[in-house]
Amino acid sequence: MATAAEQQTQLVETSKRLAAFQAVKDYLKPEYTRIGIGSGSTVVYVVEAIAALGPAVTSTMTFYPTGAQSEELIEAAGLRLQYISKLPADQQLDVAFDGADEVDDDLNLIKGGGACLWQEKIVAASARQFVCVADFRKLSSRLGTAWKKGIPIEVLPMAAPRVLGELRRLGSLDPRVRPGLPGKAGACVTDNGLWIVDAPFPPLLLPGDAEAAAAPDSRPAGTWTVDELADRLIKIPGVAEIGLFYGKNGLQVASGAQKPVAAYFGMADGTVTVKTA
Ligand SMILES: O=C[C@H](O)[C@H](O)[C@H](O)COP(=O)(O)O
Repeated sequence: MATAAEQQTQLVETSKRLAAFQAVKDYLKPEYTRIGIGSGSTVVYVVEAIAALGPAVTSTMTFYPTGAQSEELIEAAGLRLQYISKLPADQQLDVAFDGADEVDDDLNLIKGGGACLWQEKIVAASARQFVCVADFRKLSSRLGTAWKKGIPIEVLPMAAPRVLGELRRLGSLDPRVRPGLPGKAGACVTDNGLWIVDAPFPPLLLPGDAEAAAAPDSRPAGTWTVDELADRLIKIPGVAEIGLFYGKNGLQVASGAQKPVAAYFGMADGTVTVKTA
């Protein structure tokens, strides 16, 4: 007899798989040749769904990873691997699939809960269409509502103390350098050899929110719209990239938009909810 915790885990995994298979069905066209594959536990099901299409569909496709985990996933599934560094500057991926830690009403994302965000952002911004795949726990109206661990920020280790100070000044509540795996001394090290700082903020406003009409300085400390905060964080010296995927529209164009054109959520009742830009 499964415990309640085991049943919840099973429900979440089933939901991720449902979302992944639906997203692949809707967005992976047989004529596509370049596909981005993101990181995390949900993307495992994306690769499963793609591999299930068989070589008749996938043999003409090349898959671009966002880090060591997705590189292994692509290879283990027998799919053709190529690096984003080999993508000519004047070309784009046809589509990129990736997970998220939280998705708001405007399809802004928090990513990096598994310490992957920089390469993910590059791959997402290299795609004509970026599709987010998640489970019901990630569906939220405002970022920072369900995901309380903070915004993941990839930093140069020598700059970490200064970055933490800047984050406190911006109103982050107890930002911290993420520790490594239990039993491993030291900080969590990313695929890029950098550290992750997790910076909790109050839920991030969207432009239409009443509080957003007031000037940032006149709001309670740490109360920002997604765009305002992202623009501040990325300018802190020592910050390499931030786990906010945001922007003013959902269209993936050569300008490097980061928001998905669609987000798929596997729901607890066995359905899939789709939010589009
Ligand atoms: O750092 C990890 C990535 O941003 C993941 O895509 C994100 O954390 C979601 O991961 P999961 O699908 O495991 O919840």
